[in-house]
Amino acid sequence: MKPDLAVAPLNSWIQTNGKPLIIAGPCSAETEEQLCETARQLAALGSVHAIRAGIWKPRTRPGSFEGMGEAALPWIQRAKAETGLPFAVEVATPQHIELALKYGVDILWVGARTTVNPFNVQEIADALKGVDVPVLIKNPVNPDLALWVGAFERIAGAGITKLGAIHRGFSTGEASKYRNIPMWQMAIELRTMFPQLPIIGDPSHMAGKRAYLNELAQMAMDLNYDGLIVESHIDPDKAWSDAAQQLTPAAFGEMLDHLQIRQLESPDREFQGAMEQIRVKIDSVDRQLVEMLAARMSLVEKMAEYKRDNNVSMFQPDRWKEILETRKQLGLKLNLYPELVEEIYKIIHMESIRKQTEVMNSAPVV
Ligand SMILES: O=C(O)C(=O)C[C@]1(C(=O)O)C=C[C@@H](O)C=C1
Repeated sequence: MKPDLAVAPLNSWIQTNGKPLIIAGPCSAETEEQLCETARQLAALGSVHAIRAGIWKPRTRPGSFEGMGEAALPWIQRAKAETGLPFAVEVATPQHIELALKYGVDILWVGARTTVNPFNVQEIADALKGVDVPVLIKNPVNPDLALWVGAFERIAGAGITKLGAIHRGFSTGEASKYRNIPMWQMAIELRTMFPQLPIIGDPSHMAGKRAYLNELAQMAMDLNYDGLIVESHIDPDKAWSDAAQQLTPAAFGEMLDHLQIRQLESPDREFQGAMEQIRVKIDSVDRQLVEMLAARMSLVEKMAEYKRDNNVSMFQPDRWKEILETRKQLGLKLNLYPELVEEIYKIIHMESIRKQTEVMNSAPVV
């Protein structure tokens, strides 16, 4: 099935004057004062387009603060009236949707722990039938692109076109300085699949710590994301949830001021000419790369025929070790990142074994 989504452009539902969409606000709405004051300070920055606040919080273990629920919805109405900014809230059940819409929440988002469950996403989609509201879908907790795409297809199937993706990083079990590993490649694949789908970076949930917010937000901008969603709290250290990753509205404003926003293209003719020349050279080098790969594979195929006829196994640990070491050393001398060479060779080696298995399990040509 060829994936396709009917997506309304971002500027059909929120005005950002060509700038990245900025959504900011507390992880959780805790008290009326905390929410309204945070919203006021964020609105005063002049660069925030919408406020976020969690009121239903899916927590890993019971006993943690699970959000203020419906009680916080009138606070949102007040904060909206005071700031004139639209509000975004996470919804995980049909009741959440009903309540959020009843109190005038403008943007809904589906959380990472909901996106993982197709039954749950379908229930949300069914509750959204006939409703015209923007829906942002966070990536699933685990790095499964199909699950993320499936959630878009389900919500789009309900007739929602004001769609956007929130990239909040992935929980893989791998050690990392980040709370959730970005795996930027996943968002690049999503963008390649659905070029029209806005992607919003969530550096807060990737980082887990204030100190990493800048670098992650900058990376999202460098990859042409359409916006950012960032957790901000008037008194972050006293926040009832996600204290380590929230920052004050003032610190957030400073972070935004320092972000480099790059454009996808430049109208400068000289620049365009220089790019074109280098791209022609890259095309030629890439052609050679692919031809080299094909040449290597045909040598491997020849070798596999000898191995088959002499009953020798495809995996040769000592030779593999030597290949990996010598190629890494060569890469290092040529200024290549050693892990790049290692990763590429791991893929080549696996493909070599796959090819040899194919040949060795085929009958010899007589
Ligand atoms: O040298 C071999 O025996 C091979 O099978 C080739 C090759 C390779 O692709 O370079 C593949 C598998 C082995 O583990 C080591 C090396």
